[in-house]
Amino acid sequence: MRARRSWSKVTDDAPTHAELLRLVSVAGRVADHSSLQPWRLIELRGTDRERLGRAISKAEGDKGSSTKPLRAPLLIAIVASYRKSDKVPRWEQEAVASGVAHALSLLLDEAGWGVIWRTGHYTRSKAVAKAHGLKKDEELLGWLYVGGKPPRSGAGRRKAVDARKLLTRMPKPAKD
Ligand SMILES: Cc1cc2nc3c(=O)[nH]c(=O)nc-3n(C[C@H](O)[C@H](O)[C@H](O)COP(=O)(O)O)c2cc1C
Repeated sequence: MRARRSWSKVTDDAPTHAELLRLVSVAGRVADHSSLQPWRLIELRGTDRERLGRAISKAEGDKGSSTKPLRAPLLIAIVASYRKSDKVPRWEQEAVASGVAHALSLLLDEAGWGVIWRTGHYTRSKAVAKAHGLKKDEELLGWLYVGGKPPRSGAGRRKAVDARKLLTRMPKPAKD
């Protein structure tokens, strides 16, 4: 976990569908209030990425096809699939979907793949939702861009985590 980093440039190698299935079955073990499984993933490879490129361009009011999705051989769209629940509000369900994505990116990194979670203004646009076949009560959380880790790539600059600043106690109660 300490060694994990985002890989904005990756090679054309990608995990197989079978390898992904194994990792997704592990990532899906995150804590999940009421076990609603309020998420699903969509695997984009090859020309799927061009279809996404066209949807991104449409969302941005441009003609043609954005080349952004071509930056990795495999994109994994993260979908929050909200379930009906009196007990578990949408924000909790979104937290579960986000947890799955973080867990999967860690598992992929550990398995030797380069990963970066990417989003954009177009992430929740109609054109992009349509391209992914999203249903009512589904929202995208972005994509994990996955590929091979390029050789001789530097360690990357990372901001240290100041745990003393980030882990604190409640404020003292006000005296009345
Ligand atoms: C929800 C989410 C959305 C992100 N969207 C983008 C993005 O659109 N473009 C990008 O370059 N990085 C994106 N990132 C990756 C962050 O930029 C990256 O994690 C951050 O720079 C820290 O770098 P590190 O992961 O190497 O520690 C996103 C990360 C998350 C969790």
